[in-house]
Amino acid sequence: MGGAVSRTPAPRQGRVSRAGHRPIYRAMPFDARPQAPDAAPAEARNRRAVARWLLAVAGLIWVMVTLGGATRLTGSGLSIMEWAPLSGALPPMSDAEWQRLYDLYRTIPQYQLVNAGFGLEGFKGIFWLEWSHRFWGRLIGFVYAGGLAWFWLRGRIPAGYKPRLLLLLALGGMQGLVGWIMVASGFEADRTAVSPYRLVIHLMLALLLFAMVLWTALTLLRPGPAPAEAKSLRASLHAAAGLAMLTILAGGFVAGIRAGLDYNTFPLMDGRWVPEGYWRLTPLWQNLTQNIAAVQFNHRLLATLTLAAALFAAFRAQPLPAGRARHAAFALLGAIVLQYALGVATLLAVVPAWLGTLHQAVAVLVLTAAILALHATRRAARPGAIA
Ligand code: HEM
Repeated sequence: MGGAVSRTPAPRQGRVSRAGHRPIYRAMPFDARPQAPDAAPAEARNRRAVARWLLAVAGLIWVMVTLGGATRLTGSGLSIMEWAPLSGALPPMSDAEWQRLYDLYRTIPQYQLVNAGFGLEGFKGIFWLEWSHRFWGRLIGFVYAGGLAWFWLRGRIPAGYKPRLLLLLALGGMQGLVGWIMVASGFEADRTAVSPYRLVIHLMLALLLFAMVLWTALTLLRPGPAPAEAKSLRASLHAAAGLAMLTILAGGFVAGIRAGLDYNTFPLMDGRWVPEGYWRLTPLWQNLTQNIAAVQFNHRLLATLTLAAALFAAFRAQPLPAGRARHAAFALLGAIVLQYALGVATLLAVVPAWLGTLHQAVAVLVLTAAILALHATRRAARPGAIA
């Protein structure tokens, strides 16, 4: 019966005739054709649409992290001394408003110790980056909350995802607040920069949000566990991804205490493999966060271990058939090699703003590759967990 036209109701999915592979509805009268012959089931369409929206949000977070790096590296972060989530969306509209904000800025130690006398024009120069950073944060909030409401009201959020999407909304709001608490620490007496601990918390929360948004999008697009052949790469990719995340954390402290302005040689630090004074501070744990020599050494060491682990994972992936896990192993190695080279260049050039900003942006690329690797080798979801 090749090519015969069925008289039963039109099929929902475009069935194909055996002769010539043409969909059988071509031969039907127009009215009898299915409305959307190639439409995937609604659930799959919803998963894809929500995933695309989340990927767009992840892209916006990436830009936000990059803007944050540029704001910090140009010393712009303390220029807006007010926390006004709604009214602050508009920049100053009059000379009087500019003067008011400048006068406020002139009361803090950073102005007196670093920027004294740089004038209203100098102030405007540092104002715009901080304003753009905050504006972008509002944009992310708008796109996320607006998208969530849109999908929710249309009943298009896939089953089980509502609590997670609400959690991401709460974390995003918290990130705005943490950002302000961080900025406020820079106004304290004798301070010309923000607290390194608060800076690291702000950076890590941004990256956690990014990772969760990306992971959720990937899970929507590819539910279910990784194929069996990915299993042999799981341990080595997990090690490389875990080390990459530790290196990122350590990098936050390098940035926080400006440890990149010292020991600008590589691979040796002041002519030694392990710098003198590694354990200078007591209690000893303080060396991990406050001792320039130790903080920079730890970042280099972790970066090198990450590179070695990524090389090992790629080596193990090489003989495997092409697949997501294999691609992820090579992508992770590529991102880490690039970031390692950028880190060395940033250090040797004594942290120019553009290179430091690039190093911060590419850290998000490393994280993206790490998340892809973890997702490509994930186990079956626990019973009751969403897939
Ligand atoms: C896996 C490789 C690496 C990762 C994932 C990584 C990640 C990071 C991150 C997240 C930061 C904080 C954000 C920022 O850039 O300000 C940072 C800062 C920094 N990293 Fe790395 N890094 C890596 C390798 C290296 C290497 C090999 C060096 C040099 C030997 C290096 C030198 C620096 C310096 C100097 C800073 C401070 C930059 C600043 O003050 O803005 N990094 N890194």
